[in-house]
Amino acid sequence: ATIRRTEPTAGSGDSARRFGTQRVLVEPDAASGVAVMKFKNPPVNSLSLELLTEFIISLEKLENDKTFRGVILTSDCPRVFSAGLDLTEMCGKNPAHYAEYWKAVQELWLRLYLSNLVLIAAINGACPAGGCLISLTCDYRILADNPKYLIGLNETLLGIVAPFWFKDTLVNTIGHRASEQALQLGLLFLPAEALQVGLVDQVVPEDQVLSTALSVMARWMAIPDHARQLTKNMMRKTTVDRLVKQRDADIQNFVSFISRDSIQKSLQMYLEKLKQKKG
Ligand SMILES: CCCCC/C=C\C/C=C\CC/C=C/CC(=O)SCCNC(=O)CCNC(=O)[C@H](O)C(C)(C)COP(=O)(O)OP(=O)(O)OC[C@H]1O[C@@H](n2cnc3c(N)ncnc32)[C@H](O)[C@@H]1OP(=O)(O)O
Repeated sequence: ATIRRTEPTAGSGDSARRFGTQRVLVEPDAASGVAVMKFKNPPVNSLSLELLTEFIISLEKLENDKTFRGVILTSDCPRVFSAGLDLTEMCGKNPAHYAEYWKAVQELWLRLYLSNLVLIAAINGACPAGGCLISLTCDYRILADNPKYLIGLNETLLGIVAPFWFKDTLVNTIGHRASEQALQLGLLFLPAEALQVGLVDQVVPEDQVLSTALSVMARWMAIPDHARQLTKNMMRKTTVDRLVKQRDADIQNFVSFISRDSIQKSLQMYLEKLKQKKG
């Protein structure tokens, strides 16, 4: 994928200096050590290969810059945090493409889940499937209180199966029994339900999502980095190691699963339904 980087804009303070890429806007505030990262892949921030690649690049840049200790993930697209994995990347393509795509999905999850940065998801829109997964890699989740903003791992509704590391990430957040139900039924939770099950940590009025994220961030940033990072590592490393040990096999599983005629048909029908919804 060709990545076009956006240069910092001239401005008086750090917060005026945006950088990032075409699909990932980064608003850094060096004074506080916090950057706000906004997904901008209209209309629904589907996680295309380009968006995944640009996300990884932007995250790496912030990880390598010691100025930054915390990142808030949010959406620049109205009403959608992320529609999850891009269905067009998983439909009608060849096995080499599926393998490349899945490798990028794995890479992003691995980097996010064990990131040394404090990550907070400011979920300002619908958050199904891969969008939910991204939020689950964060240390804290704040969801806007809007009944249209459903969140969850709804893969079974598409006739596909959440991979074991999606499942592990959910289990680590809401526990085994709640995950078992949520995954089998492909549950998409309303904000109040998501709060009750522990899928999100706070539900706030829509216009307060970012300000709440910033104040929560201040609390997390007050903890010494080394102690917090080692603790995060202790809590998450076993989960990450499970995938690291079988990355190639996981790619092969994905490619053979997604290439099945029956799965391709299910995905195509689901895409059609999404398109017809409008008409
Ligand atoms: C036993 C063996 C096991 C082996 C297992 C191995 C591997 C596992 C295999 C597979 C796992 C793969 C995991 C996938 C996880 C995912 O993330 S799949 C994606 C799931 N996403 C969704 O279900 C969300 C679908 N979208 C929506 O519900 C809505 O779009 C929305 C987000 C709620 C927004 O609604 P809104 O009304 O605003 O917008 P529209 O619906 O009108 O959409 C606008 C436009 O965008 C297109 N679109 C929507 N979502 C996607 C998407 N995810 N990918 C691509 N395109 C999308 C939609 O079609 C519209 O297009 P247009 O009509 O051309 O404008």
